[in-house]
Amino acid sequence: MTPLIRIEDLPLEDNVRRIISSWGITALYPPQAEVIKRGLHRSGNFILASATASGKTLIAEISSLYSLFRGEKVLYVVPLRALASEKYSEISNHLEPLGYKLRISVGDYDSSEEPLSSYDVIITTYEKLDSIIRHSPSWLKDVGAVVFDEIHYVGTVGRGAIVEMTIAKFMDSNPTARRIALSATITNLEELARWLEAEHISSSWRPVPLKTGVFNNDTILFDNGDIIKVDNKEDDDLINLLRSDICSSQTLIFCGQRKTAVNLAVKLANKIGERSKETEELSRRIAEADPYSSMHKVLSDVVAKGVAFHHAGLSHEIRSMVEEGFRGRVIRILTATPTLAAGVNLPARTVIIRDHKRYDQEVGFSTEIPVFEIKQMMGRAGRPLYDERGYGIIMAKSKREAKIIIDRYIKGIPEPIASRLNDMTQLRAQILSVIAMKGQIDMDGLRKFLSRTLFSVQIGVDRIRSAIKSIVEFLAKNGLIEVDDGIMVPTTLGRRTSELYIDPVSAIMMRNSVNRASSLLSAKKIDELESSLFQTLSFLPDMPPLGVTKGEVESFVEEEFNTLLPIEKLPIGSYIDVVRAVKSYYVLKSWIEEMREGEIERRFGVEPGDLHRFVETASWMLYSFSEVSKLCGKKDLAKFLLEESMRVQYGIRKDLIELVKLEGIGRVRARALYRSGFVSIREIARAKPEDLMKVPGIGEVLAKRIINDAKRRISYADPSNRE
Ligand SMILES: Nc1ncnc2c1ncn2[C@@H]1O[C@H](COP(=O)(O)OP(=O)(O)OP(=O)(O)O)[C@@H](O)[C@H]1O
Repeated sequence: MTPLIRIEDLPLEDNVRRIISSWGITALYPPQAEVIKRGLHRSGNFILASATASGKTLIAEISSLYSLFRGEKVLYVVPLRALASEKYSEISNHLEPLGYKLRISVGDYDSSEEPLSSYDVIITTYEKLDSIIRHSPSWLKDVGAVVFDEIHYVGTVGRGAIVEMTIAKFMDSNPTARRIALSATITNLEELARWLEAEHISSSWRPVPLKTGVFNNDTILFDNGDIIKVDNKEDDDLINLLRSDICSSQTLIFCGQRKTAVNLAVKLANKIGERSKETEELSRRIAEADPYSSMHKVLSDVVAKGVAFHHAGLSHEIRSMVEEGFRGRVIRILTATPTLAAGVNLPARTVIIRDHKRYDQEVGFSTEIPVFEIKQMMGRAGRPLYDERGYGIIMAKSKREAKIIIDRYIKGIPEPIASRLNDMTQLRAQILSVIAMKGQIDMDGLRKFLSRTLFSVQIGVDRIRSAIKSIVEFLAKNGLIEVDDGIMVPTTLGRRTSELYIDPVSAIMMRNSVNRASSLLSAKKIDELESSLFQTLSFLPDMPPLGVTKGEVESFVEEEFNTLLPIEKLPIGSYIDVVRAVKSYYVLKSWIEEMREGEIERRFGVEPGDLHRFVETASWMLYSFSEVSKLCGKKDLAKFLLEESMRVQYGIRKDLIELVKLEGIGRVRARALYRSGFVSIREIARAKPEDLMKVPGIGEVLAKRIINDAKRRISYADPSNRE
C-alpha cells in the first residue's frame, strides 16, 4: 500500500499544520499530498478526481481555510440533501472549534436566504444554490471559495443540466471566487478542468485496495486472473456466494428494482439471517417508528435477522435507521437499488451487483447500467479501518454473459461525463432564469452566457442556436418575457416563475387555470375546485409521476376526470395520464383528510418515501399557484391555495393549520392535541406542561417546548407585547 505522507514533510504553513493536527490527522493520503505539493490548496482553481473515501473533503476543507482566514465566505455545494447533512456534521466538527459559523441551507426555494450573510461556511445543494442565485442575495459576492462536490453529477440525466447551469451562473455572478471541484474518477477530466478554468489532478489511489470480478455458477473470476471456487451446496448461486469467505463480512447487494431488493432481503433473511440482541433492538425501533406501513413491517421483520433493504420507497426516517444500522454493523446484508450508489456514504467489505440492468421508467423496459455507475457501486467495497481489501462482484447468468461483463464493466473504461444541456425542458427553465437574473439581455449576451457551460466546451453553443431561438419565442408568446428591439426582459410572471423555481410550463398552466379556479371558489363549489385543482397538478411538469397499476386503469371511471384546463390544453400522452390525474386527486384528498400513511400505501400502492416526495412537491406547486394568483389579482384564490398548500404539506384538515405551526408538532400530535381540547395556539400558551402531558405522544420536554413556542408566537402576534 502507498505510504502516507507526514504533514511535517509537506509545504504547509505552521498554523495550517497545527489546525490539521488538531483534527487528529498526522499524515495525508497521496491525492491530498499531491494537491499540497502543487500549492493548489493556497490559491487558484482546481479539480480533483479520486476514488470514494480517498479524502477529498479534507482537501476542500484545507483549501477553504485560506479564504476563511481572509474573512471570506465558503460555499460547499453537494448534489443531494442527505449528503449536505453528512458534510455538515463532518465539516462542523473541524471548523466550529476554530470559531467559524456553519449553516446548512437546503429547503425553501423561494428565499434569498439573506440571514445566511452572518455565516462563514454555507453547505447547500445545487438546486438550492440555483434558487438562491435567482434571488441575488447581497452575500454572494462575499464568497471567496466554492466547493463543487461530486461534480460528475453534471452528467446525470434529469438533474445534470441544473448542476451545470448553477455552476455557470455562480461563475458569472462571482467570477473571482476560487473554484474547488471534487469528482469520482472520470475519463474526461481535462474537459471539465477547461470548463472551470482549473488545474486538474487525478489519482487512482484507494484507502482500501479493491478486487473486482464476475461470478457465474460456482466460479468468481477476478480482474487479475485469480479464480475462486464457491461451494455450490444449494441450487441458488447467490446464496452459495453469500455463504463463501468473500461474503463473510458486511455485504451490499445492488438490485435492478425495488421489488427485487425487498423479495431478495426476505429470502436471505429466511435462509441465512441470524438474530442477535442488536438486530432485534433495531427491528423493534423500526416497527415502533412506523407501525402502520406494510413495507416497513416487512423491513422490521428482516432486520431482526440482520438483513435489510434500502430504496426510495422507504420513508426518510426509516431509511436513516437502515443506514445507521449498516454503518454500525448491526445489519450484515443490505439489498439496495442503484440510487444508494449515488447517495450516502455506506461502505461494505463486499459489493455484489446482482443486476447490471435496471428498469427505466422513461422507456418502459430494463436497460444496461452505465459503466461509470457500476464502477461507482463497486467502488464502495472496502471499509477503511476494517478491511484489508474490498471485493466488487458482478453476477452473470451464463459463461457468455460473464465474458460480456468482463469486457464491458471490469476491463471497460467509464463513459465520459457529458453535458445534459441538450435536454430542452431543462434548457427552457434555465434560459428564463438567465433572462430573469440579468434583467435584460440580448441574443448575443445570452449566447455569451451559455458559452460558460460545459456544453459549450464539449459541443458548442452554435449547435443549439435554433433551439435557443425557439425557446425565446415560446417564452415571449406565453408572456414570461418581452422582446423589444432584440432586448429580452422578464415580465413580472417570468421573474416570479424563475424565483419560485418552477418550470415555465407549470407557471403558464397555473396562469391559464386562475379564472376557472376563481369562479369555482366564488360559487363556493369547493369539492369541485379541490378535485379539479389536484387533478390539474398531476399534469405539471414539476410533479413526480405517480405509478398507475393495470387494475387502476381497468377500474377507472371517466366521469371522475375533471381539471381546471380544457382537455386540449393538457399534455396528455396516453390514457394512463388521465387515470394518474384522478389517482393524484384521491391520494392528495386522502392525505389532507388525515388518512394514515400505511392506509394510503395499502389502498393506492404509494410507498411512504414516494408519498412524501409527492406531497412535498404538490405543496410547493400549490404555494406557487397561490403566488401566480396574486399576480393575477385573485386575492381570495391566493388565500385558498396557500391554505391548501399548508394542508398538503402537513396532511391535515383545515382545523389543524394553526397547530402544526408549532415546533415539533406534526399531523398526528396536532390531531391528538385538538381532540384533547387544545384547539388553538392561545390555549396551548395558557396550558401547564402537566395538562399537555396527558395528550398521547407528548412528553415533558415536548410539552414545555411547545408551550414556550406558543407563548413566543402570541407575544409576537400582539404588537403591544413586543419590546
Ligand atoms: N489524511 C487522513 N488521515 C486519516 N483519515 C483521513 C484522512 N483524510 C481523510 N480521512 C478520513 O477518511 C474518510 C473518507 O474521507 P472523505 O469522506 O473525505 O472521502 P471523499 O474522497 O470525500 O469520499 P466521497 O467520494 O465519498 O465523497 C473520512 O472519515 C475522513 O475523515
